[in-house]
Amino acid sequence: MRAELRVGLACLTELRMSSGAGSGMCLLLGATGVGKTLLVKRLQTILPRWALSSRDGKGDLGDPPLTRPTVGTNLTDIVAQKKITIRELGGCMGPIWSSYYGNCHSLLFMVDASNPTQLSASCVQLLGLLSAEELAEASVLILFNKMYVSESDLPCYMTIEEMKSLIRLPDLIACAKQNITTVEISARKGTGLSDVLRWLQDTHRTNG
Ligand SMILES: Nc1nc2c(ncn2[C@@H]2O[C@H](COP(=O)(O)OP(=O)(O)OP(=O)(O)O)[C@@H](O)[C@H]2O)c(=O)[nH]1
Ligand SMILES: [Mg+2]
Repeated sequence: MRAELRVGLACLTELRMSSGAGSGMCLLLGATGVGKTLLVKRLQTILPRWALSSRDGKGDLGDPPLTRPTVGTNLTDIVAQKKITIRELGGCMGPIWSSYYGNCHSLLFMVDASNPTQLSASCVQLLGLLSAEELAEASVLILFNKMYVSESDLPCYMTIEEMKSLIRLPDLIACAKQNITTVEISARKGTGLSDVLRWLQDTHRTNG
């Protein structure tokens, strides 16, 4: 095995071990390009003012920073009363998402609300997650991202109600073992991000 590859694998293993126990672990999953990396960057930006002021985190966020497709995993610590470690797994890692289910207290599952053609694939992914034994105890927040909130975000071709009904979300919520909440956000514009932080804080208050 090449030396660089060995070092890379060793670092990965160390990261996986050090980030599990003792911290609230939150998995952030969703298809490629739905906006997971941008969400994490935005949460980091609004966190200081959200924590200091009225917990609304509003304000102009400016142009979104550039993101690249995540090939692998990104770990980010968010301190909202407790330390919460958000682990984003790239959409292209879908076939091995399940190796990261252990130690997970909460799950953020993101859907691109502006891309109806991806909806059925996202629904299949969500069903797989909800039926995974290791995630049975996790609280789940489904994020409908890229919601059309102003001229500057993308138009959504379906209403949120149509999307929820297409993936039979009410039935999923009724049958799932997990506690499931939904939120509409725009990582680009910043709408709904304070709701995400509030959910993370409440969900990790008692565990992790
Ligand atoms: N209009 C709009 N674009 C967004 C929004 N959120 C993310 N994007 C854009 O969508 C593209 C993909 O975003 P990423 O955050 O890299 O997507 P990802 O889910 O991390 O993708 P993978 O890492 O490949 O799984 C980028 O160009 C983002 O700027 C949003 O709320 N509105
Ligand atoms: Mg990413």
